[in-house]
Amino acid sequence: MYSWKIANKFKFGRSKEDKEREKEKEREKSKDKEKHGFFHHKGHRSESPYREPPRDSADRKETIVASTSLIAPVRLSTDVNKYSTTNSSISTGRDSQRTTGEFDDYVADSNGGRNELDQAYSTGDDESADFGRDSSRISGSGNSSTTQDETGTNAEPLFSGIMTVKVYGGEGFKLPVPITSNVQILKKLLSSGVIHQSAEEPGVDQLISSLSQLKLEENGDEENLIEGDVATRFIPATITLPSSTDLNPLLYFTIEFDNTVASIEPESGTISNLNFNKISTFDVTRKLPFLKIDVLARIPSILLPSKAWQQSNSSDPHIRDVLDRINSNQDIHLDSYNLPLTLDFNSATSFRLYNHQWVSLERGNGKLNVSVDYKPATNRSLSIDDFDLLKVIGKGSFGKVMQVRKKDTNKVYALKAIRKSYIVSKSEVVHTLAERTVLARVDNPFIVPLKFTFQSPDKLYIVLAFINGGELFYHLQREGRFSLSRARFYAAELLCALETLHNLDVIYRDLKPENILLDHQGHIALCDFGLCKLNMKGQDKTNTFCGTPEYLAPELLLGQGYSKVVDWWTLGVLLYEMLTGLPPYYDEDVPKMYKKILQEPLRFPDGFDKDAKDLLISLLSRDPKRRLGFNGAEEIKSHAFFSQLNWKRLWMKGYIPPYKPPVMSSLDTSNFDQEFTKELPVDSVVNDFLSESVQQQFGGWTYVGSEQLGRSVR
Ligand SMILES: Nc1ncnc2c1ncn2[C@@H]1O[C@H](COP(=O)(O)OP(=O)(O)OP(=O)(O)O)[C@@H](O)[C@H]1O
Repeated sequence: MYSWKIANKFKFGRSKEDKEREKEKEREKSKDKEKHGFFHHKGHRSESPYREPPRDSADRKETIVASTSLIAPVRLSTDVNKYSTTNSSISTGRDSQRTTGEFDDYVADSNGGRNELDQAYSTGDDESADFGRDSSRISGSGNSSTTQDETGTNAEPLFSGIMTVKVYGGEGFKLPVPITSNVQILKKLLSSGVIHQSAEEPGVDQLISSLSQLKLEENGDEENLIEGDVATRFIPATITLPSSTDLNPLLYFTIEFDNTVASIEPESGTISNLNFNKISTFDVTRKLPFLKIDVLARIPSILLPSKAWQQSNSSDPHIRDVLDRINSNQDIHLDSYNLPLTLDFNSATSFRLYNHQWVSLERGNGKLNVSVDYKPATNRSLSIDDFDLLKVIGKGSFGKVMQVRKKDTNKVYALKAIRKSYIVSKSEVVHTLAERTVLARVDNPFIVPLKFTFQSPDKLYIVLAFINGGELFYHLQREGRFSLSRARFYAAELLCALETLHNLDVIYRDLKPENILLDHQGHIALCDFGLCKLNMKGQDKTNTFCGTPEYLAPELLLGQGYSKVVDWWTLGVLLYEMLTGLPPYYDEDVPKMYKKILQEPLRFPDGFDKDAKDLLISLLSRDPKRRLGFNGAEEIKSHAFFSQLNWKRLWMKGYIPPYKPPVMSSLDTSNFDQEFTKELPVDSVVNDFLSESVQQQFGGWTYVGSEQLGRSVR
């Protein structure tokens, strides 16, 4: 079984006892803090190795957007204080608007007040130029031949269709740990399951008697156990847990295509001989080399052997990991397989790619019987009516993000609705178009995949894969900080995402826990590309003052012009925040924080890991030329902090994430803030008047299938 090796090898993560001790210390310290009336948010830098950030939704870091290019550089003695007047607008909660325009004191309007829309097609090194150069080639419609796009120019061929995966049955699966042989427990659970296919199948009593005839393993404590591979021949694939009335699959599959996940649960059978008979359809909007199949076990802790057995076996890191996951209600990843997809997108007719094929999983943990069909799309234009609106899952500066279900394929997506008049009034058209352009071009396992974009006269819509493990912010908020191995895993996946963007000449500019989502397995999916700067080759510099206060790089604050290297600064800030609970120069008072970013020495809690410290010092170098990553992502990847990582394997999502978010199904929104999910999901009706020329700016918006990936995104 794959596992996150580094964690096991170096045991960087803290033990439960350590955590308990630390919690106790923290409790003492916070009593102390209350007594002395200080919290770290007040800028106090505690000597304690760990600071407990009192996060809640209101602590979300807000993005600053300044859409003009020049800023007055910060002169420390005086100008830093100027920021105090904008302080409140920067640090308000998530519902507050972006701060475009609120920085006017510090942002010199290089465009002489011209409306940004007027310049959307101009050239030159300003934000507006990005979309102008790109707009002629960002859209199209039609199926497999060269077509005309909305602006009338020739577009590259587009490919899209629907792929249907049928899973009939599975054989040879095992449980990863022995289970209890307690007859009472087994009888209760076995009788609650669905096992019968026909009248000839054995009944529960017969199963129990078969179990009792098994040669049960005896350990030192003379506890009888049933080995995982033996148990599976008798245990139903789905059972009802004591605390529930629902059927719970003990084993299930996920089929993942382009970050859209279908969960395939057994219909009947035993774990070693399963019947699925399930069909799942996927919207195909880009060419991907394979379909990822994962098999997971969801074992209730009631089935585990006694605590004594668990303790005596916990020296085996594999068993310990499995037991830890079961005891904390996490699913266990058993095996996976990448099913190659040689889809002929040019085909005008449907075809079958696999026909009742037995597919053996990678590490020999059983096999599955599947068929795969592909049907080219016929109806290519989408509207909001093609979706059922299910839940509100988030709010950005420009509108709601909703969980939706596409009516024809039943696939669940995230839909971002943006009101055109609003982004026009905020001069945010260019950033919004840049977001769509980057998403349409980028292809990286750690970046949220774009599925479709479409528009109505009043709104722009972006349909993305629904990433349902919640924001990294949400998890960091709950846990305070992450273990070293967990922070390393997220940093490594993000490094790959940023590297891909840089290779496409894009600066991301807004890395922060609020913009990072976890998928159902716990892998990273970077979202929110609204601040991307396109067409930044090599060491090209730009000047726009934007980002998030806590994450702003010194060269950006100083108005010296900045390049891609700012993203490596933000990676350093993020890694520091994941390991300690707060960004390195955090201060509730924004001007003070800026001053600290520019001047204060970087401090580490006692006992901080040596390699992590060395990497952070290199990433948080105030001189961009001396910052690690100045010569490309490769030099960060080669740092000792990542020495145990196989980057190819990481890229293939080959490491099991250190934490799997509790996700029950593709519909599950439990990892999202109730503040949003309790809202009624409606696409509000607006009747804004937008002139013909304004509407034309959105001419290249629609996306229904993959666009050619160029060397760079422009
Ligand atoms: N693909 C997705 N799957 C699940 N949730 C998502 C997805 N995309 C966005 N969200 C949720 O919606 C929130 C807002 O989305 P996003 O950050 O893209 O909006 P925005 O308007 O660009 O926000 P901001 O004001 O931060 O720039 C995210 O923080 C996230 O919680």
